[in-house]
Amino acid sequence: MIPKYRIRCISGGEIVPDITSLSCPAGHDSLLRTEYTSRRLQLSYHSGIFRYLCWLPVTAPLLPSGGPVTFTSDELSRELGLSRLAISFSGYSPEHHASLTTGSFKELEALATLQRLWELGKKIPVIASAGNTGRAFAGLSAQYGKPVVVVVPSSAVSRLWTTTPAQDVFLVAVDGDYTDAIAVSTALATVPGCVPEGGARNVARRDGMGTTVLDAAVTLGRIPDHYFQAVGSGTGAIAAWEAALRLIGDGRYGTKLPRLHLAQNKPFTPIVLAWQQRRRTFKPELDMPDAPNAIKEVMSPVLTNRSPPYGIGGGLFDALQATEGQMYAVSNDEGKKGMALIRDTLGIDPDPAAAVATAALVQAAAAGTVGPDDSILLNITGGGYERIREDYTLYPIEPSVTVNQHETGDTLKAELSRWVAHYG
Ligand SMILES: Cc1ncc(COP(=O)(O)O)c(C=O)c1O
Repeated sequence: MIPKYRIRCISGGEIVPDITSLSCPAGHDSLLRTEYTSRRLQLSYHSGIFRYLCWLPVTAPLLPSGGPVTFTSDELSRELGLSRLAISFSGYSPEHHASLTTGSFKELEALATLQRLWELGKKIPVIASAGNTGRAFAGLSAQYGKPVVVVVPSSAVSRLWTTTPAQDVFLVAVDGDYTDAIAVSTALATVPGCVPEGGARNVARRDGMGTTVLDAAVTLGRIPDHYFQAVGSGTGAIAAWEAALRLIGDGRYGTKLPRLHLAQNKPFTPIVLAWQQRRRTFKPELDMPDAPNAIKEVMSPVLTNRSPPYGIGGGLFDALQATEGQMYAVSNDEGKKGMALIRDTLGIDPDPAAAVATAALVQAAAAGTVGPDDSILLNITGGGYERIREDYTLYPIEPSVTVNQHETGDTLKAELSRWVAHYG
């Protein structure tokens, strides 16, 4: 039987035989990419992201599942003077048929990732998160009864809750920042039975997030000219580029890549600064001076990744280059105005990251970087939290263990091993 997909190293171009690989066995510093046998996007009868099952690296859907929704808003279009503005929303808003009860587009990646790991041997993923990703995995764990290990900075614990009680989440709180949480998660992923979730290197994560662009293209009948999103790691933006490449290969949605317009939150804007000089590598002293304090000042902490997949082959630099992309630095004041704009025009409380993306669109419209009649997709990557609170009881997740930032040692691993043993 012809396999549904293969994995290819983007930099080297070779097929990677082991589809569970997260990096190139030939040693290229590159992301791997799925290559689907079906060049045509065939819509399935499933709902949510599994409508796009054809271009997801899984054989079966995880149901019921939510997905992104694409819609237009006369009010928002009028406010911005953009006649062909569409919104991709990944969050919760029954009026917009948006049912992601973990509140962000991280649920899209979590759905595809959990299903894939389950199909490939029921390994338990270890996820480092600044909050939203951890909540997405914890929420799905609670919904489907699949175990997950989540590692977050202690300051993010309050962002972890579920709408059904979570029985199968091993939550590690790290007294440090997101980078420290990543270090702890790397150590924990070596515990037998566990695997690193892989971040941007995980093809299921990227293809799950890419459904935002698939849904938009199917709804609008074409690939948009411009794509706006706020980025921390940039994984969602890389996914948008890859989804557009597949749509071009399909042939029915257009032949041009959307231009990526990506935003970060001042004063922490390393990708903006590196891209302005068209540098593939970061210079920490120029791009992230005084990072710990800069990170404390932003309104959207999920946008503060210090080691995003930027220079790696097939990463964000390549995505920006291929799409003639543009980066935007957005202040908290602009972000707050973006938040009010979305709330007033769509009736949704956006995630602060989505407010930052909106502010970038406001900048672009004012500067004439986008034309009034261009086809534009604004990715509102999260929101609807107030409505989730109204419609559901929220269950906070208590840390199974709290560790200091340098803890990667045997005691913690032994504790995790005992927990993993339950799942046999
Ligand atoms: C709501 C929301 N929007 C945007 C982003 C940025 O996504 P990425 O890290 O894929 O660039 C995040 C990251 O956590 C997020 O939670």
